[in-house]
Amino acid sequence: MLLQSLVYIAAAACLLLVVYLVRCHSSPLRKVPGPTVSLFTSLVLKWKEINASRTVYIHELHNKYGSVVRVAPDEVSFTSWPAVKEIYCSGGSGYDKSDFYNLFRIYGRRTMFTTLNKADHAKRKRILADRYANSNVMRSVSMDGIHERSSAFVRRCTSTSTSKTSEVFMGLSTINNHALHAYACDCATHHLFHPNGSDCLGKKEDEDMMHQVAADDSLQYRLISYYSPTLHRLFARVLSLFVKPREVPLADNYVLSTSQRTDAASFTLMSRLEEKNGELDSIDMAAECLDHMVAGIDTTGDTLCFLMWELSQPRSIRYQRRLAEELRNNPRASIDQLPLLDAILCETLRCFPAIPMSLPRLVPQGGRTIDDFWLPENTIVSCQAYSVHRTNRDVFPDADRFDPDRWLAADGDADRRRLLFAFANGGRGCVGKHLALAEMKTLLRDVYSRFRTTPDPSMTEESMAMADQLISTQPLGRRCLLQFHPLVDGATEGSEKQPVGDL
Ligand code: HEM
Repeated sequence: MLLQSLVYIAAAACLLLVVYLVRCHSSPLRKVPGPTVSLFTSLVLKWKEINASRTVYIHELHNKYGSVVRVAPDEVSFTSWPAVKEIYCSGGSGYDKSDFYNLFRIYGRRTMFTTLNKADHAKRKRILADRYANSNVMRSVSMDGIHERSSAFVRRCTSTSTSKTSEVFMGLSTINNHALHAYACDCATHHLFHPNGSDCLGKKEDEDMMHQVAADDSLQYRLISYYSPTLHRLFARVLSLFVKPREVPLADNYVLSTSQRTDAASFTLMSRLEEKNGELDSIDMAAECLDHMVAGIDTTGDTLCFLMWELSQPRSIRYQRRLAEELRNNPRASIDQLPLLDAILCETLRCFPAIPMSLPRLVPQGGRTIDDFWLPENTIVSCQAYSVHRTNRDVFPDADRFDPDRWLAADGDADRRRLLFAFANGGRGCVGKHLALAEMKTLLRDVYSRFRTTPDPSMTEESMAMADQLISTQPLGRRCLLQFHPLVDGATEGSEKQPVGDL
């Protein structure tokens, strides 16, 4: 009897397996190039995700199979401009986001970033977008705050410490912390809450708050909750012993209390939210502010970190010299009038995009043809900046080389700029782009007009490889030590003062 039951169960299992295999094999995605295993299971992709190597894995697949690759039975990755345009720009803001973005809900609410469909997103964006317009970011009251924070960062260069090495990645909670992430947090909260922005560069409690947000190592925990909610619910306690849940109580306190205040300056996001308090309740406002604060820390901090690391390498030192020269020759120019500074930043965003991974979207009702492949509705489609920037070799020849000069050539400028996907593209691209550019250019001008940077001898190339987090990257070794050598007044090459301190 028992044997008979087992035979029935085995037969049923075999039948189900055959049905599953036949279904996979007759899927429209069978025509899309990709590894055979991806037609039948997403396990390989999930394994790579959990091990923080999804981006590199997909990039290798693009190198092998071309600009369209099936990465799972219901998921395809693209790299061409027509695909970017279709997925992210069609109808203004492209296809709806996939439920991957549910992972980022805050206080149980959807923010502009986590709204899935176009209509909800457009409604929220209409409220918020004007505070991120370039004209608002460039107002003197906004820029004064960025200058102040950049000066605070650079003042450390002239401190009297005997060490000349500085931790520019996240920094340690010591007096010698000069982290770029602290700068990014102070700038973002200035734009959100002035005069109630954070002072991570000056106050330990603010810096601790920033660390909580920036040191997000909850990748595995959150992926398990996304892929297997039941397993996650049943074993949450046990799981948390092995993989960390995301908890940011200090940031919650800061944002919840600051967003209650009513004295925010007129250029800030908070002042806009106050104007619209009939449309958003206090939790919505706090969730939106926390989201923007989080979005503005790792992204800007990591971009600056990879940029300063690259400029400090012997292979790129000539760009550092030319940048110092450009800054010396144009002391009064606005940050938008410095072509080499812009080129170096664009090339950094190309080579080290802070969000290098896929931005998943869903094929709309009725299915769509993308890059000549017809895909049924609800197929997950995406582009990842890392591959868009490296595989379009007609637009970016010698794509693995850091070469800011490519951005100075008039020829092909429009093609390069539209394929620069670091801030994404279309109506759901980064709303904080102008703010981020202003922050980064201001700090770079302040540093490289006065200092030369070199890598600390303890650093290795491997430790600066890009590692995936949930939606952003960071140096694999999670540290970046650079040495700062003050330049003699106006000097750019060879001549420099003895170091007077660390940054
Ligand atoms: C170098 C710096 C930055 C980079 C590379 C960057 C990149 C991106 C990317 C790729 C997206 C699209 C994400 C997706 O579709 O899943 C995005 C969205 C967003 N970013 Fe940024 N970002 C940066 C800085 C900032 C800053 C400083 C802020 C605000 C303080 C900010 C706020 C946002 C918000 C609110 C969204 C959601 C926009 C929407 O859905 O309409 N970002 N960013």
